[in-house]
Amino acid sequence: MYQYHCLNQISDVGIQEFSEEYVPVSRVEDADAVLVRSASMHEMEFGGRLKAIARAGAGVNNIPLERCAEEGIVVFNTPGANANGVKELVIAGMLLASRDIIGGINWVQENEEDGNIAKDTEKAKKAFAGCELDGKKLGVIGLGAIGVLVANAAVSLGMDVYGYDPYVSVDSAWNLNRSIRHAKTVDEIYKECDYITIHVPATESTKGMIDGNAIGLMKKGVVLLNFARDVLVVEEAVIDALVAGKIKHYVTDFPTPVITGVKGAIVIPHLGASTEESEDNCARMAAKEIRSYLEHGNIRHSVNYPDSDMGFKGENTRILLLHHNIPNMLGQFTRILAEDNINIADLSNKSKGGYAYTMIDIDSEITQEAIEELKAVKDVLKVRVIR
Ligand SMILES: NC(=O)C1=CN([C@@H]2O[C@H](COP(=O)(O)OP(=O)(O)OC[C@H]3O[C@@H](n4cnc5c(N)ncnc54)[C@H](O)[C@@H]3O)[C@@H](O)[C@H]2O)C=CC1
Ligand SMILES: O=C(O)CCC(=O)C(=O)O
Repeated sequence: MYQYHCLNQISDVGIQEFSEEYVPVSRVEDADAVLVRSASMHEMEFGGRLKAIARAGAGVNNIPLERCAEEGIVVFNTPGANANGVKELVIAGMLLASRDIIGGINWVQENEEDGNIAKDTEKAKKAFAGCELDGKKLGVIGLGAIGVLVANAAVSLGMDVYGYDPYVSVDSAWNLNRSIRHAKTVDEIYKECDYITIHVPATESTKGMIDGNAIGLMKKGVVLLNFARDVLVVEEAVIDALVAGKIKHYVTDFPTPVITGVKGAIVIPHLGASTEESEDNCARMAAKEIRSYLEHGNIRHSVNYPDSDMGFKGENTRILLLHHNIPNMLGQFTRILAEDNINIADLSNKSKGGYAYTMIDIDSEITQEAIEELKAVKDVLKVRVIR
């Protein structure tokens, strides 16, 4: 039996991926796996049972990745599974910033009792006129799953699109529309574009990247869109720029006490991935990742351990070791197994940064003493045996 805990509401489509061997539990401490969306896990204690956390979404800044790695907990996310949902809302955000759709709808609601509303509309509407996206320059910072979709959709809308991503993956590069201009520096985006949208993860190096200096380089009347994370933008600098008319609108998916209610800020309550399709895709992918790891030891889409796949666990016993990425770990494992007269049928050893993952298939049983010896090896963080 495997036990899982959901820290947020997770789509039933994902939960249905679990077989009858999986039971929900109400406490994280009792879980083998946790499914989470945006709930913050930084202050949580995990206990010794937890083996995997699956973030049903992309951003993992709500999870203490390093602490999890040190505790031998593999953290997964679901890359790309909600990208289309976010892309569509970014396009909506650009439209809301270009034409005063919100002001216009509010006017209609305020005048709902007006028996002459059809006639009065024709007089009032000039207050809500705007501009079109066609022909405007859009800068996309971060060309991952979401950035690529936004950039390509904007091309279809007739926009002149610039993309900036110094770490762009080969897949993303292949998927980009050929007409998208390659910005070699982020400053080029700031200086050239009428609309700027950011799609980078929140990390120590990206936090506060849109600050007063960056805004200083932007065109007067620029529209800034943030569907990535609030901390990427220095909100006080944005407010100054909104007041000065330097930024026309700041469209953000992240309400904070600082930005909410500010004139010119269009604040959406984190709805980017809140579509049936995105929620189902993320939940399904997260549940599959957990099953594959718990039942077979395979890791796919982890953000703190290397991906590693030895296929379905067959008749053999599978030993899984999560450890620091340092020399002579394999030597110690194979010595312990050899001393127990165990034959290795298959082996994989993968690393990612400071952490490594070794999977060993053996064609006999392993004694509890040998397991304890493997656990006692310095720099081993967790040992699992799947029989
Ligand atoms: N509003 C919402 O509901 C959602 C928000 N997000 C946020 O959007 C972010 C991006 O999501 P995805 O596109 O799915 O992630 P992704 O991992 O596919 O793409 C991120 C891209 O940013 C690039 N990048 C990293 N640092 C950069 C820098 N300094 N300058 C330029 N590019 C840089 C990477 O090379 C990568 O191509 C997530 O980390 C998350 O914070 C994601 C999904 C839903
Ligand atoms: O689960 C959600 O609604 C949040 C999505 C998100 O921000 C992400 O995937 O990074």
